Amino acid sequence: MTQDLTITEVRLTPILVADPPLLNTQGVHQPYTPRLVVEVVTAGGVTGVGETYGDTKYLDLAAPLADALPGRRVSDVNGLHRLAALVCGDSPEASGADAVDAGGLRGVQTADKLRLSVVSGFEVACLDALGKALGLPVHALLGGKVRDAVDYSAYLFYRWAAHPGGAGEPDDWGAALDPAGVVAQARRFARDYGFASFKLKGGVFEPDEEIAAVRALAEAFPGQPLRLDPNGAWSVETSLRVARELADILEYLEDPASTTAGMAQVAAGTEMALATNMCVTTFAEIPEAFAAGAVQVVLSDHHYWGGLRNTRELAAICRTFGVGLSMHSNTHLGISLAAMTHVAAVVPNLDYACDSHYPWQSEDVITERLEFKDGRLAVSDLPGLGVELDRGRLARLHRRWLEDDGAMRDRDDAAAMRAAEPGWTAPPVPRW
Ligand SMILES: O=C([O-])C(=O)C[C@H](O)[C@@H](O)C(=O)[O-]
Ligand SMILES: [Mg+2]
Repeated sequence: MTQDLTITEVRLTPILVADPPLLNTQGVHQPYTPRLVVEVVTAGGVTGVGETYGDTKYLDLAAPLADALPGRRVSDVNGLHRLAALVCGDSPEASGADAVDAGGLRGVQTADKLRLSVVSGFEVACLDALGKALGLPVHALLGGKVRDAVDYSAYLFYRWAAHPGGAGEPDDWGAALDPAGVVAQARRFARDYGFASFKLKGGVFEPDEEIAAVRALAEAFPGQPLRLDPNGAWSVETSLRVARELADILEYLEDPASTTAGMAQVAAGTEMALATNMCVTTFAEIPEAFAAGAVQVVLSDHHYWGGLRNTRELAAICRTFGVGLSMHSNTHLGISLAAMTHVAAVVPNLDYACDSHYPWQSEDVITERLEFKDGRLAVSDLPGLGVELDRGRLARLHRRWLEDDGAMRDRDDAAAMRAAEPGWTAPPVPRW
């Protein structure tokens, strides 16, 4: 092996990506959302790419890691985690205990979780470079794929036709603000991408309206898997009522209540499987939640959990405890979708179709967008992730970030909502 795997350069490129006016319980997506593209370059001349959150608090942690990494090898992924713990320090914004992320709806935010999200982008870039250097796909570096294609689910959102004042990039999806609008959106997802399971982002309207939307979906797509996710907006009582009303319809109910204790109370009163990407988003949160029987399905997310290898470890823990595994998504581009697909391909117990926001993203930084066929993505056997960075596209989205006055650089769905409803603040939990 003559390839020199030593990292000689790390490039960080913050970008702003167009995002439609998708509604959630905190507010609405901004016209543009921040992401960070990480590139690691080896002495052997190979470049690996990764992608993660791009808000200021993540950039603040990524910069010292990028400075410290040259001289290490892309194969030293354990060392990457140790290095990050040493050099990243705590983002000032992460130090407030129990702070809740303003846009990501990812539960309690800690310095540890922020650092792991940053490391995930670097880990993926290192694995991409290592795979390219060795001529192996990332899934082979993770032990080899156990499936040739990964199922994804349609991610339905209540939405407006356009951002207030026509901000951002227009699209032709139209508004979806009632059951008919949600079903029309789902039909388009089924027609254009072949998705066979559907998740509705809830917590936007009164629970009865969202129950009606899910019932309309069940009528339109009989027997197909459906999920509802209000991001912890409901009380235990409301959660139990919704679980009763949708008992025979939902595959699982995602984060009906907002804390482990609340989820445990809901779980004790229903047979419905409860899933989470809010109360179990890091290893330290597992023991309490599993002991309390608070969740029956964990939504993995390699950004949250610190990379692809940690996601595999999460899968092993879930398997051990008889807890199901699905996959969460936040706004992301093709680099992350490729990474999600590689890790999903190696986890035997990925029991559900994965979430992905990707169809909502009209822009990308790779040369060829990934294509869902029959609701699935083929697992790439090309070296590394199997995607190529498009430098022109990256430069354009970076220029947008440079020219932004700061309004879009930190995702804040409640602030975005104020463009339509001045005085709006993220509703207290439980909202209903
Ligand atoms: O499953 C989830 O909870 C999410 O995907 C969180 C996201 O932030 C989603 O709610 C969104 O993008 O509005
Ligand atoms: Mg969720």
